Amino acid sequence: MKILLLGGTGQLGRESLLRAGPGLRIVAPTRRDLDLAQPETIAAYVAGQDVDVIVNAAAYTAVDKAESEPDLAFVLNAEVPGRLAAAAAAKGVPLVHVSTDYVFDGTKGAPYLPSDPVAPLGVYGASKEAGERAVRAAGGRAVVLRTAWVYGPFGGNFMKTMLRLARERDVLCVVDDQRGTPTASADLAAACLTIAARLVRDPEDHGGTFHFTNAGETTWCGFARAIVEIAGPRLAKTPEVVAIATADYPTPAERPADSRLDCAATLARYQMAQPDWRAALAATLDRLPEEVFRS
Ligand SMILES: NC(=O)C1=CN([C@@H]2O[C@H](COP(=O)(O)OP(=O)(O)OC[C@H]3O[C@@H](n4cnc5c(N)ncnc54)[C@H](OP(=O)(O)O)[C@@H]3O)[C@@H](O)[C@H]2O)C=CC1
Ligand SMILES: Cc1cn([C@H]2C[C@H](O)[C@@H](COP(=O)(O)OP(=O)(O)O[C@H]3O[C@@H](C)C(=O)[C@@H](O)[C@H]3O)O2)c(=O)[nH]c1=O
Ligand SMILES: [Mg+2]
Repeated sequence: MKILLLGGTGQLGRESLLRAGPGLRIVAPTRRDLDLAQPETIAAYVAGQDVDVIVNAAAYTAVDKAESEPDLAFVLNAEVPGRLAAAAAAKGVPLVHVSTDYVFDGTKGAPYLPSDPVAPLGVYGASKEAGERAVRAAGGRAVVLRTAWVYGPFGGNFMKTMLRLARERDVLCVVDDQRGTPTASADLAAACLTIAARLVRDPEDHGGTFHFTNAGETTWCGFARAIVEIAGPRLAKTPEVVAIATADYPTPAERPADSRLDCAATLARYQMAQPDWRAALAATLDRLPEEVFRS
């Protein structure tokens, strides 16, 4: 299988590239090869690639910054996926496009099904939601895979922020009223590649909208506590993690209070592994170099 991967330098992209090998060739243009902020160049670039499937792991992911940079967020998260999906459809190759729990407003009070109504609270979520619609409108075979709270060894993420703050501070104050499920980039990469392989193998698979996170649920505070607890002996010092309310941690972008995703349909159809989020966190912490814990 040969994949065209957009966003190969990001968290998901770098994990995906680790899985390349004899049976899995991955072409991953960088920003210098293909600047997605110039989306009019996408069609010709994609047309020139001999690949079986496209995976879009590129995005504008700075949730707060998006509030003051909506134009760029919408180019990368809405226009780019639309153009990629059109280019994929023109070639007759399927697309795996990654989206987010932030398309929901978090008021359902139960895990969201893929068919539940979307209602993004901020610019990032709105731009990703527009991207989902653009992918569907292109009419090709595409899976829109929503995930949440992605972290891993590569790039910036909440786990790494907590490990840095643990080195710098004695007390970490973290919101305990936003519920969801952390997702290890390794498990997400495996899920994306499983779906890509299935779309390539089975032309009758017409895709659709699916959810994938690790199993279980917590809050950002619960996630922070687990990071500190599992990293435990490796940390130079153990900070106290104090639960706070969202009202006490003002941010430019509003986030959903409960964005748990129901992944049952995805697991039934694509049969990927869904490790528990704590086990996935422990496995991820084991991969980190010593300097992340002490400095
Ligand atoms: N991070 C998270 O918590 C979550 C992420 N998602 C979604 O998962 C997907 C993967 O996210 P993640 O791996 O965390 O993203 P990252 O922010 O780690 O990576 C984003 C990627 O997009 C690329 N990119 C951004 N702008 C451009 C540009 N102008 N031209 C070319 N490439 C560009 C980046 O390249 P460069 O390195 O050059 O900047 C990078 O490779 C995204 O669709 C995201 O919305 C969904 C839920 C949670
Ligand atoms: C750093 C920090 C954050 N927080 C809060 C802020 C926020 O409500 C919550 C999460 O913080 P972050 O800003 O790191 O996470 P955020 O950027 O909102 O993460 C999101 O990223 C995008 C790309 C997604 O698609 C989402 O699934 C989700 O992963 O924790 C604290 O309470 N204390 C802290 O010290
Ligand atoms: Mg962030």
